[in-house]
Amino acid sequence: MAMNATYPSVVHCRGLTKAFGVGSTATYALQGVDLDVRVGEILMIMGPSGCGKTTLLSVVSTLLDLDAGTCEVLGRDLARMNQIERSRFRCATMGFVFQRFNLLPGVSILDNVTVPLLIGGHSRKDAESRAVRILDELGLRDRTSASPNELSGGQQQRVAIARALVHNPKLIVCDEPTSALDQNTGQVVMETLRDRARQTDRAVIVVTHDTRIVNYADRIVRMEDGVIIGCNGAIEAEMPS
Ligand SMILES: Nc1ncnc2c1ncn2[C@@H]1O[C@H](COP(=O)(O)OP(=O)(O)OP(=O)(O)O)[C@@H](O)[C@H]1O
Repeated sequence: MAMNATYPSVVHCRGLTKAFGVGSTATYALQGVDLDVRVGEILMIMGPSGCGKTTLLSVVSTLLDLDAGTCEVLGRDLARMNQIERSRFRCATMGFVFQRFNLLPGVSILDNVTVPLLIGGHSRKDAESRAVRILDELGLRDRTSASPNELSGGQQQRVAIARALVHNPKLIVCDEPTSALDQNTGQVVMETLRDRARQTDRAVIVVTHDTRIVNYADRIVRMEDGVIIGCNGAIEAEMPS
């Protein structure tokens, strides 16, 4: 695990609740979730379809507002930020990897990967040189001018990972990152994510149904019906009470 972190947990949530809709038709997606994501770890969130995994990920990553409870990310209380501050915070500190790679069609791989840097105010020259470096690291140096539809699914996911990591985010948030990938490509993806999690002040959250990758988890949190029903892993004893 990485040491000398400036905060005890990358994510610290207590009593998170989130409902969609109101009254008799409301869906209570989160019903009092306590969650800590510790510096240096890959935390996996598993559970049946509809139990609230993606909603939890979306609240933690500021894509959805919470209804009640508290959520601190990298020592910042999300409730104390307005929408613009949350959006800036998200762009500066988080990287996202989804099952659907969500690459921009019709533009080159290089241009896809420079997007977070250009949004963050980097010059095009700097953005391109950083993008080339990470594409090289992920074995895609010779595909920089290809467009996404010229790549295999595994290559597209590696581009998505390059885009998620290129601005060196402290929190990497992944929703089913390997379920569309074969076993070997899934392992490459998880090894890349594990390398990042081990860097100073970093952590990775992975929502997954993919049992092929559970050996990459430092801890696995299990959800059911909008609550966390258990956790296993090396630091189980440190789960919130
Ligand atoms: N935007 C929305 N509007 C209404 N209901 C929603 C919305 N998003 C999620 N829900 C509901 O909230 C509950 C939790 O959904 P969520 O997507 O978080 O579950 P999940 O565990 O990620 O499921 P899956 O494994 O199938 O992706 C479900 O009942 C879902 O139908």
